[in-house]
Amino acid sequence: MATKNKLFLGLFVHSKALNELEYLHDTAVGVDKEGKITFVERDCAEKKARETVLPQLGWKDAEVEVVKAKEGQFFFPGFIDTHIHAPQYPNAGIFGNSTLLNWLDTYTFPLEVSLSDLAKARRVYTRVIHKTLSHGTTCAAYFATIDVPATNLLADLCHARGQRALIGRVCMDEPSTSPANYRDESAEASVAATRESIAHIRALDPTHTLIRPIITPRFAPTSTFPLLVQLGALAAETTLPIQTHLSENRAEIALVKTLFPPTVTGAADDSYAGVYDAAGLLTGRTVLAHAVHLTTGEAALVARRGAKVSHCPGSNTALGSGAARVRRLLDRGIVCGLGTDVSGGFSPSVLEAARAAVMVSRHVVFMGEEVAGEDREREKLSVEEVLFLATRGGAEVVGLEERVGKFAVGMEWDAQLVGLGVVGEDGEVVGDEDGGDVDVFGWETWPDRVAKWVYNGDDRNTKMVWVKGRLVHARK
Ligand SMILES: O=c1[nH]c(=O)c2nc[nH]c2[nH]1
Ligand SMILES: [Zn+2]
Repeated sequence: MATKNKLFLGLFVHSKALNELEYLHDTAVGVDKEGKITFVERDCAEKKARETVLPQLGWKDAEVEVVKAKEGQFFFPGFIDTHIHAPQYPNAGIFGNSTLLNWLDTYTFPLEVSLSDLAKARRVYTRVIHKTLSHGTTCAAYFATIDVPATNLLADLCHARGQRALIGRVCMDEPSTSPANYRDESAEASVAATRESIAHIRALDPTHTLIRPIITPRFAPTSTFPLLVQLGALAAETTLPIQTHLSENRAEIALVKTLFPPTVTGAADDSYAGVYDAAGLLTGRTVLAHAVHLTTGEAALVARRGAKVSHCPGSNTALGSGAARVRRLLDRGIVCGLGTDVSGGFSPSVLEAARAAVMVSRHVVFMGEEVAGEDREREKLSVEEVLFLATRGGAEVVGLEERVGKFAVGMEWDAQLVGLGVVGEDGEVVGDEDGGDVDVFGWETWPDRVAKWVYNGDDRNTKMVWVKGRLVHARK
């Protein structure tokens, strides 16, 4: 909870539309004690804000905290990581030449099972929350583990630290794919454990101001069909969101076909998306990570159900899963956001995911068969588009588009102050600001500066971060 009314002054940049950033220069934004934006005044310097806007609101000047963006700095909406595995953080960068299925067995399940040690879980979760906040992630959709106390601890730590989060207790009960020491005893036991975690989070944050539970079947291959069906029913009963993985890797897709023939699911075909749909898991509140190899029919089904996609380009490249054709999804009206997918992805930074999304979209152009009449150039994603995915797209993916993702009256102040290095006449960076690899000479337009940030920026540029008006990170 923010304690004071706040006045933010300077340049604000946010997404106006998928391919358009809006630059609000010399603007004043007021944020009340609840962390809500109460006014956005353009062409409003500090004097005018203090003399005219604050009195209208009944805010006493001396009681207002003022934060000014300096030269080379701008406010930007906080990033939303729509897919990240908190317990896998210690493995970031450790994946060798593995691909999804042997990566899970070799690296991932052993680490996740070890986090039932709550001291270890606390250490890992404290660090991943700190790290993601320091990269400007104000909201994350976390997969935890199957362990209820450790999952609840992740929720407690996010709440205490002030990071907005969706927390999912991982469900997996299929004996042929889940390790004996890391699986639910039955579908019923899995649902009961999920209910326990939901109850904990409801007690922690009854109005879901910051933290909300999310129903989390790991993915079809580690689930029995009864588990998927029961989780679908739980989602319908509770109206909670759902997160899972879909169509990440070709071997995974083949496995789904053998585990879930239409005789098991009652579906019309053996498509992967069809399995989730048959279980009631494809809804407008569902976050599907990856969706790399969707058939045209599956993409149409996902679009019809209004399910959302978390695009994880870093992970898809690292694990050799493939290159998602995001433009195809966007063209169908499927809402997309970005996921770091730590530790399939090696970086906890959404800015890095945005950069990877640009690069992967170029690889999509180089790859594949030329199809007559198809304009492959359209597959390229622009800087503006990936920043939309990182903020407003992500907000819609996790169902928070009415609360975060842009600067407007009534929205909540989830934001980051970005600072770029300003190079002075002597060739040195002005002042004590560390702009990292982003050097601005002063002749660049603001769109060019933002592009420099997207291609060369990192956490050295993330100067301050707020969630719901509360300062949750300040770079030393
Ligand atoms: O990227 C991924 N990370 C995981 O932990 C996982 N589990 C199933 N499928 C997965 N994909
Ligand atoms: Zn994942």
